[in-house]
Amino acid sequence: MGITINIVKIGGSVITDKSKPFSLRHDVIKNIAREIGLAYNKCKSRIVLIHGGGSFGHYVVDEHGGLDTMESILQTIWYMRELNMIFTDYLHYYNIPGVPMDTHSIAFIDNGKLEINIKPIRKAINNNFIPILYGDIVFTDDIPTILSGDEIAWYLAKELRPSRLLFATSVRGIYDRDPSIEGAKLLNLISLKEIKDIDIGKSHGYDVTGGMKKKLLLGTLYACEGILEVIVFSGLEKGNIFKAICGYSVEGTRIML
Ligand SMILES: Nc1ncnc2c1ncn2[C@@H]1O[C@H](COP(=O)(O)OP(=O)(O)OP(=O)(O)O)[C@@H](O)[C@H]1O
Ligand SMILES: C=C(C)CCOP(=O)(O)O
Repeated sequence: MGITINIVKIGGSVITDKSKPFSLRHDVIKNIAREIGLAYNKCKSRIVLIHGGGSFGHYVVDEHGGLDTMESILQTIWYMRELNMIFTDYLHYYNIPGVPMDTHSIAFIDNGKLEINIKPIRKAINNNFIPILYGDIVFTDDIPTILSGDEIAWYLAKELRPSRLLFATSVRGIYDRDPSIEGAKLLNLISLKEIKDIDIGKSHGYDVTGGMKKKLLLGTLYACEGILEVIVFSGLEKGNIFKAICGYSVEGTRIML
């Protein structure tokens, strides 16, 4: 097996309970860290991790009613760093060389266009480290704004051309309607073009970045040739993260670009 690059966005809905402020799912994070370690060691995979805001970032922004004050910005940054350090600690517990990279220090939005300093990320993965970025507040040429982990994942996919772009979330994939509605069916395969026609509901719990719909629509902005697979799958289901990174079959939705 040759060396592959996997970009993995771990949803905030996986590592926290988005309906309760600051509620970590310790067992889930521990298991994810263990599976990332297994995949890193067994499958010769270079990995970039991004995690979402869950009931840390989303809750803090929601509680402040937006980002109109310095305090709201500082607190969101502080709590996202806290979540990132907790996540990183679990990786280190399994001897995984995860390097926390504060998104707000390497990203900027200029005239609506995202720029991420890709050099430290590229250098880190080439030296077998695992960069860990996260959805965050970023500075712009105007006022600071929220940058979702989903957008970071798509942006990095465009830059790094990974073998796989993986979205681990709290449901089994993309459904033809909100999965909490009876009769919702899991879609095995959809194209980016079809996404606008799917009835995608809201996130359950605190969410200030547009949930599943936005995650997918961002793909139309960034998708490009060279990404072999994009999969949305459950990060709560044991074994999935390992299988997805190693290229084994995993239940979920494959997105055609
Ligand atoms: N048609 C749909 N298919 C799949 N999920 C859907 C759909 N409609 C609504 N959802 C909801 O989307 C949520 C997952 O999106 P969300 O953006 O909250 O996840 P995340 O990326 O894991 O979280 P975060 O933004 O904190 O990183 C689930 O709670 C799910 O119930
Ligand atoms: C709410 C903040 C600060 C980050 C949002 O990132 P996401 O959960 O990936 O959408």
